[in-house]
Amino acid sequence: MPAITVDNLTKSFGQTLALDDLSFQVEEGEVFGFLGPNGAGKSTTINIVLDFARPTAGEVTVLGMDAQQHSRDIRRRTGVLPEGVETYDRLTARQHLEFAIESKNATDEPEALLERVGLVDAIDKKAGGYSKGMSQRLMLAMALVGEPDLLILDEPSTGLDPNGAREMRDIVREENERGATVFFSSHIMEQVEAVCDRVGILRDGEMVAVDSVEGLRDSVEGGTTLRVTVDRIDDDALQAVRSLPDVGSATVEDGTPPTLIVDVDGSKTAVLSTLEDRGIEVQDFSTSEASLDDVFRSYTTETEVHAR
Ligand SMILES: Nc1ncnc2c1ncn2[C@@H]1O[C@H](COP(=O)(O)OP(=O)(O)OP(=O)(O)O)[C@@H](O)[C@H]1O
Repeated sequence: MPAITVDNLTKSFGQTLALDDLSFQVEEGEVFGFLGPNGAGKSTTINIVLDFARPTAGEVTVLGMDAQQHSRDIRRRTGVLPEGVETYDRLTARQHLEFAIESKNATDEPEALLERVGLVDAIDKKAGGYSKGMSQRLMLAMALVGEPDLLILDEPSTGLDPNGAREMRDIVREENERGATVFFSSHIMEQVEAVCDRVGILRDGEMVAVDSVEGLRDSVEGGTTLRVTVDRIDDDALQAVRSLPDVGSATVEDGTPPTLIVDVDGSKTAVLSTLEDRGIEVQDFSTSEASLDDVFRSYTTETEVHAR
């Protein structure tokens, strides 16, 4: 049984079509990264999954239950880190957690939860004085209350420094090992790489790709960029390289000596031998994988990606 099934989901806000016939599934036990640029519709999807917003059309099933009819049961088994900080200035971290523990009928200890998120030192301080990162840690601790079956984290790294972001990823991993399904949104590709089994990329309310990080990388033209420094280059050689079956694009970076930049998906030796066959001397070459940013950009912008 999938943990989340989104079926033909459409959501309009007046003239704005936030979600356009969106369908996808999050499998039980996986860490699913929900990726998309600002305004793609990530929060809208999460709000409908949690029944904080109603769909214009379509259906959502969470933990086997209809999201609208069983939202209370779903929320009881789900830990949520909402977008934006929602702490109460006058309450301490302990009080926040006591409230969350009580409302979930859970038996967690506030100290243990705050230890996990690195906030135990501030347990009796009022949240009004917290930094953004501290508030985010507190919200994460609240999401962990009651060993939820499903964790929904909306932009969980917001406000966290690199250490905090790493700790957050560790917690995602620990929770997943305990058996929780994790669904988290981000507009930063590299944050999903380390922890996600699969990634869905949302653009303008539509899912444009769902795959493993590896699969996404492979699917992008220019999976590997080959940079070849040559003594000279001419049109004939450039066209010959471009017409190789494994070559997506080839451009020349002017300089002395010039460098050929080739998006190649397969044999690199064919590129080198094509040049040498035409009397061009290969002085140096290097390869680089498409970065995840390249992958993300290629799915979320019109322009074609040319990896460095
Ligand atoms: N309550 C609302 N009223 C009107 N328009 C809305 C509302 N909520 C969202 N939208 C619009 O729906 C679209 C999707 O927004 P959403 O917040 O879901 O995107 P997002 O992917 O979460 O973006 P971000 O990364 O900025 O949080 C945007 O065009 C947004 O302006």
